[in-house]
Amino acid sequence: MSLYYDAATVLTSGPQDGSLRSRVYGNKLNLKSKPAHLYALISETVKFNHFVKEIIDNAAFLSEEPKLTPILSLLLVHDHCFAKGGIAAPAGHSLRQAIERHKARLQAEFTKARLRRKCATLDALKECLLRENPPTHRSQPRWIRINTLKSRLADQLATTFKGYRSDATLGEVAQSPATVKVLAIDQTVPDVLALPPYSDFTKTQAYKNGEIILQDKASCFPAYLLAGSLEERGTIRDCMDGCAAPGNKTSHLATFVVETDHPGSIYACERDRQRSQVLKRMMDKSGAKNVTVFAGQDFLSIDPQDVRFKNVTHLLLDPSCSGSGIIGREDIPTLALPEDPKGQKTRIASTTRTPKKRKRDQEEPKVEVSSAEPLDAEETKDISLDRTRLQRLAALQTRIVEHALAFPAALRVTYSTCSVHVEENEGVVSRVIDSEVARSRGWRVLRRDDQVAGLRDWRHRGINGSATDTGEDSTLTQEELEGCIRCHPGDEEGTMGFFVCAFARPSQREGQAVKHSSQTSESWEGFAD
Ligand SMILES: C[S@@+](CC[C@H](N)C(=O)[O-])C[C@H]1O[C@@H](n2cnc3c(N)ncnc32)[C@H](O)[C@@H]1O
Repeated sequence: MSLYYDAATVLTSGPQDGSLRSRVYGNKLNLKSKPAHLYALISETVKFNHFVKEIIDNAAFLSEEPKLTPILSLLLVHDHCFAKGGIAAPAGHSLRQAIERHKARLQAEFTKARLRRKCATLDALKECLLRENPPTHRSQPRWIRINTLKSRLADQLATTFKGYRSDATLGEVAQSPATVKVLAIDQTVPDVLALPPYSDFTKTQAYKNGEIILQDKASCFPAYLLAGSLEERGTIRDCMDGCAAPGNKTSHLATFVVETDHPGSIYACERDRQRSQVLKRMMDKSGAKNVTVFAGQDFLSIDPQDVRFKNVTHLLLDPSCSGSGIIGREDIPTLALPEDPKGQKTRIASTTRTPKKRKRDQEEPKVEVSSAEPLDAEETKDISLDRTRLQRLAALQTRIVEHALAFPAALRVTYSTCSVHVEENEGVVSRVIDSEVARSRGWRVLRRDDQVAGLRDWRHRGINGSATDTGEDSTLTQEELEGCIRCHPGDEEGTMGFFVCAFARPSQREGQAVKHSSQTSESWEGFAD
């Protein structure tokens, strides 16, 4: 029965094994369980950690069960008390029996603990426990984008979110337990909702059908910025997403493209073959029909002069980055463990045990999970980051954006990262703007005043190297910095750390007009192409 052993391995492996997500979804720990089940078990146990510990301590049965470590007991008792189907193991499994032998004691302690909190129902108890022990980081709302390829905001408010109060403030939503039905309609990007942290919509029909997409608000900025206002969308012909998997931004972009008079194609490149499969599935699920996926395709190997791409006017670049803006759910939780009569440590934060080989004495049973983090992570946090790696990333990011600027018909390009480092953000923009291709083709940072409403009003803009403790520098003008958009992780906006900047150049027609009017002042140098 690997699920509980695997969860214990994830929680006790050392810092060299990375973030929670990379431990669960990576292959390093030789885990056998389905990642989504594992992730759900761990995050749910973390939520009710103190309560479960209280029950185990009061039931005082660990000394009678040699197979149970404190951490295994937490995971198992959590599922025994809270999971729909109880412990996810066959009835005869030794771990399940080790808990169920003490069923009566556990039940009695559970009821006492619930009554101490004056909670009549399980839902009321959960709500109370989240209030008692709010997550240690600032609560981030659960952001949801309504996929307008398949549904409408009004329809979702009337179905999936029926009974939700929709006039809540973001602060109220962020402080609410998952059981409270409140939401906030986002004012920056259309069709985006904020729901209480830890809300789980993965079992709703709307999620399963692709009508709603779990996507951080910040991650919705690039496609919206690229598409621009309704009138500007008239200039969109074909689009290219250079670094597309899992495809959240691609499908978001598709929602704007289909609304144009003559919807063009979206070409979606993904270098990684496995992630390309996720991208394809995501395109199917979201109903993004006008997307052509180039699986296993390195964007840098695509020839901008290829006749297939002669009408590509808009490009979205969201390349791999350090992921330093990812917060909250990525952190390795520090669990309070039950008192251990067999002498184990009481906290696991500093434990660095190498996973032992263990007997897997049962087949993995079908698991009913109570919540699941989606498999479609846009990026994972790289905790082994050093300056050299940052420079390598920045060099690659710069090459990718410069490559995009060379597409003959390109008019607008966005570059985004979920990094907080100036080096990967304003630093890249600064190098791009100084590049030969940008200069020769008249590319500029899209001015704040020219940005789509909502993003124009977003108050966090680009920063100078001097504003950071790393002293990383960029040589952008004040106007260019104003054109850059930042999201700060953990602030009151409730987003992850994020950066996006759009580059624009006048269309050939506008260019000619500018050329004509500027010739009199002798300042226009014209386009190179
Ligand atoms: C941050 S993720 C993209 C997330 C995606 N935009 C979304 O919103 O779902 C970066 C992706 O770009 C891919 N990638 C990185 N460099 C690439 C390249 N040169 N060509 C194509 N894909 C690349 C990575 O494999 C990874 O899947």
